[in-house]
Amino acid sequence: MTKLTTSAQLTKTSKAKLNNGKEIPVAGYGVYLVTKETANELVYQALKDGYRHVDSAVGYGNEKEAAEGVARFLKDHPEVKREDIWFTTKIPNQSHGYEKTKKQVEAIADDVKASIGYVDLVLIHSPKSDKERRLETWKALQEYTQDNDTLWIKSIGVSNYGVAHLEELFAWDGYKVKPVVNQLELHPWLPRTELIQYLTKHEILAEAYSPLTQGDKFNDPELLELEKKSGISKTDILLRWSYLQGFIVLAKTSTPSRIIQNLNALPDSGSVELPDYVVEALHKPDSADVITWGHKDPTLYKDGDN
Ligand SMILES: NC(=O)C1=CN([C@@H]2O[C@H](COP(=O)(O)OP(=O)(O)OC[C@H]3O[C@@H](n4cnc5c(N)ncnc54)[C@H](OP(=O)(O)O)[C@@H]3O)[C@@H](O)[C@H]2O)C=CC1
Ligand SMILES: O=C1Nc2ccccc2C1=O
Repeated sequence: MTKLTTSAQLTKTSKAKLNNGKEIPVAGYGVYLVTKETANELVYQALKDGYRHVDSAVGYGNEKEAAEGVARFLKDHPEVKREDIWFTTKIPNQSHGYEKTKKQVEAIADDVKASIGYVDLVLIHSPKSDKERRLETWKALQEYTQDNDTLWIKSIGVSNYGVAHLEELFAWDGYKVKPVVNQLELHPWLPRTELIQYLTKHEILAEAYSPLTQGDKFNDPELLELEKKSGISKTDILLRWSYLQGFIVLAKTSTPSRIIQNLNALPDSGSVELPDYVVEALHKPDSADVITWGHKDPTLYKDGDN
């Protein structure tokens, strides 16, 4: 067996380099299921606690409020600059296609331009339309990566794309800009070993969503045993596992005290570590337990599926 990674030089402020040269903070605060009413305050709190990366989406219905939380934090903390913070949003499936994507980007601009000026990253939320619409969506997004009056999108990427969706993009004659990331459900029960190898080969970073399994595995007997034996909380075990894989890690909580708790999975200095026996126990290369998206793996989506 190849040696598993048990230590990595990562701290709360670490960034990873993308294939376009930009740097993304490795710890992201996700706002799926954060209410419109609380998004501004929770994002403010996350930034106050030290997060510098917010993962949002049109589909979450709180993008405007999340961006306003960023703007309010920046106003109150002039030592932090807009360029120190990373803000991601996503194009919903219903907005795939060239014209629809352009309209969607205009709507995103209406939501966020006044508060944060530009977005760092826009993802295609999932491949769930069809080939023509996926490629047309990419065509429109590529155009916004140039300084743009409607909205400047600094980087573009994909989410829930499988190898087939990426191959389709790479083979397209209009293909100009490489996705910087592929955002995927990733945790020990869904390590997506082959897809991750493919992304590494193509210099596309993997972002891990649902790294805490949305709580689904919190009562897993093996995880509870590891927690007991190591004295490391199950949430720290799961988040550190994800950082050790080299993923950008997106954790969500609507509970204010858990924001700093989750960020504390990373040290202030030095390295993130897990004991050998924890990493070995969580090494499940063949596991394929999809928790989100109705337990139906979106990376395997074929045109015509529902
Ligand atoms: N591209 C895509 O298709 C998807 C993207 N995402 C992104 O990834 C982010 C994270 O994934 P998500 O699916 O939200 O799931 P997570 O794996 O981050 O789990 C969130 C759940 O875990 C609970 N939780 C968080 N921290 C703790 C803690 N320290 N102790 C105990 N419970 C805790 C939360 O409860 P509570 O809030 O009550 O504290 C919530 O129920 C999303 O917010 C979104 O930004 C997620 C899914 C799909
Ligand atoms: O953040 C998300 N959580 C989800 C759960 C199911 C389907 C889509 C999503 C998201 O985009």
